Amino acid sequence: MAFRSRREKLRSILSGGTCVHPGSVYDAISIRIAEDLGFPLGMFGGSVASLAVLGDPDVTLITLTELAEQMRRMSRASALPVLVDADHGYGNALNVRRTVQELETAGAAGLTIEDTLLPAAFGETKTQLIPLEEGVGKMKAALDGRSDPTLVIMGRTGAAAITSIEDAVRRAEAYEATGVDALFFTGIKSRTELETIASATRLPIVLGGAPEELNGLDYLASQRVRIALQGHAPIAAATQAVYETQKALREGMAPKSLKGLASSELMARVMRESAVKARSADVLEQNLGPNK
Ligand SMILES: O=C([O-])CC(=O)C(=O)O
Ligand SMILES: [Mg+2]
Repeated sequence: MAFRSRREKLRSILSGGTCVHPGSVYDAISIRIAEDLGFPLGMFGGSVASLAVLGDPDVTLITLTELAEQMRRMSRASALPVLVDADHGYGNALNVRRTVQELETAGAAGLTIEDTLLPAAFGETKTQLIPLEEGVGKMKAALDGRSDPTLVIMGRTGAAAITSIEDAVRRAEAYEATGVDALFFTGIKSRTELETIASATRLPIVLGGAPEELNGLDYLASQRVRIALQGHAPIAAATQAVYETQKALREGMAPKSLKGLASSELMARVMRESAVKARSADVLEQNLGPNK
């Protein structure tokens, strides 16, 4: 299967003894940069998917088709394994199954399914969770939707910050029992909370945004955290760079005087220019035949 080795790399991170930071990726360029810099893994957050594809905030307006297509573009551009934030699986448990199928064929190495009630319900100002039983059903549907057994499926909960740490533990135990490959937590605020969760479970742990107190890869690794997210600064950096450049041009600066542009070497690397040109010479110039 074409994407197996990517999935096996993600699996080896999960089964290893260390904790890594993934690169935040959202398009063909950002994934190639993350790959070139040596990140072992890319994280494709729902927030950056919404921003890159729609220019939207993270309010679940993006469709599964749009998410999967963006993943497919990244899979084509790079072999870096990518963990996709598949939100709530784009509907009920049946939709979760479909989501897994689409992201699998789009080349994701792994994906998370969370138990947040999405999109936000009418009249609710605070984030709500679906019942634990429905969450369990979604995890089972996700596992059932996978046809490549190496695709990594993670059960995700934000309960620690929405209900309580006890609820997060209860949900984690229930998701673990479904056979998911790892547990993904957001909203963990302290070492005590992480340790409570780590001692109640046995699967590898992935941490979404974490406070200062939870810094330190060695400490995280000692609590079975194998992947720790660092937010999505690259897309904010890219936005600032585009803003500064367009502003300078709009204010009359000559293109030659612009600061902070990628060098031609970096652009060529990001485009994989030498490989594309070599291929182009192979298949186009030879076709011109003896009269060229
Ligand atoms: O998974 C992540 O990267 C954090 C998250 O939920 C998002 O960015 O949408
Ligand atoms: Mg998200």
